[in-house]
Amino acid sequence: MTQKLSPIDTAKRVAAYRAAEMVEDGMRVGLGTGSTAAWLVRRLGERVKNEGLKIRGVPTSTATAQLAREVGIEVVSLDQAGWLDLTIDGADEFDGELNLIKGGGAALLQEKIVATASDLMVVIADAGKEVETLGAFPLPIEVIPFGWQTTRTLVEELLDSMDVLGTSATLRMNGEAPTVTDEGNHILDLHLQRIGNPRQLALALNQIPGVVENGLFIDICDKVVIGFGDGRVELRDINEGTIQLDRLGEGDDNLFSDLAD
Ligand SMILES: O=C(CO)[C@H](O)[C@H](O)COP(=O)(O)O
Repeated sequence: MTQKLSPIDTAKRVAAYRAAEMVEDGMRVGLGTGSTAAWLVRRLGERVKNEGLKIRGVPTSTATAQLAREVGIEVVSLDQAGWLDLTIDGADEFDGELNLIKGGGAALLQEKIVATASDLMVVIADAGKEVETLGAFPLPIEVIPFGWQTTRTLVEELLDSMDVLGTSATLRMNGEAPTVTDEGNHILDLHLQRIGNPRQLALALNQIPGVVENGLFIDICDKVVIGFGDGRVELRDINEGTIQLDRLGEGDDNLFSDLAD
């Protein structure tokens, strides 16, 4: 018996399934990290198994690498792939210009490297991730462990001079210990509430020596596939500037037998 999904999981799943249809035979595909991206990876695994789809996947975290292998996707490193046709990943927030906050799953560094090395970056997200102005979700930045408290002071001083509402930075914890990323670094979450100029902030943060990368993805994302709790899917495309409304797979038992009403 299949388990009924919550509206939010339904939304994540339909977005991921629609984006999975963009993947074609022979593609080198960047595989994102997080719960929405996990739906994508599992769906691509089904396509590999059922349709004989041949792809090479470049995961953006050890967690995604493990899942991709489990579902039968050929996993290669970014350097083995060289360049990617497409990357599909989740996001924590996206705005009207398809700028993003990412890093809720602490994988922002590999995610940004992989997305930047792709012809096309497609974000998959539930509708609740859309915002007018970025910043309600705390902005993650990856910092090296050496001197991280000094780095935090420098970051907070910078934030004082920027067009943001909040200025506090907290060290992300994993139980009693600081979170350690796949690259062996820590994450600071910046509680900004509202980011007036994301482009300027992204550039300024990366000028601080202890900051490895920040979770603002500016001019990187090309399309967002937005899923809704009732199974609707909407596509935003920055290049064409058009909004397409699309209902995915009604009547397809394979896709929808366990979706929420
Ligand atoms: O940036 C990310 C991981 O670093 C994720 O894509 C982001 O946190 C969204 O996660 P989810 O799909 O679980 O809501």
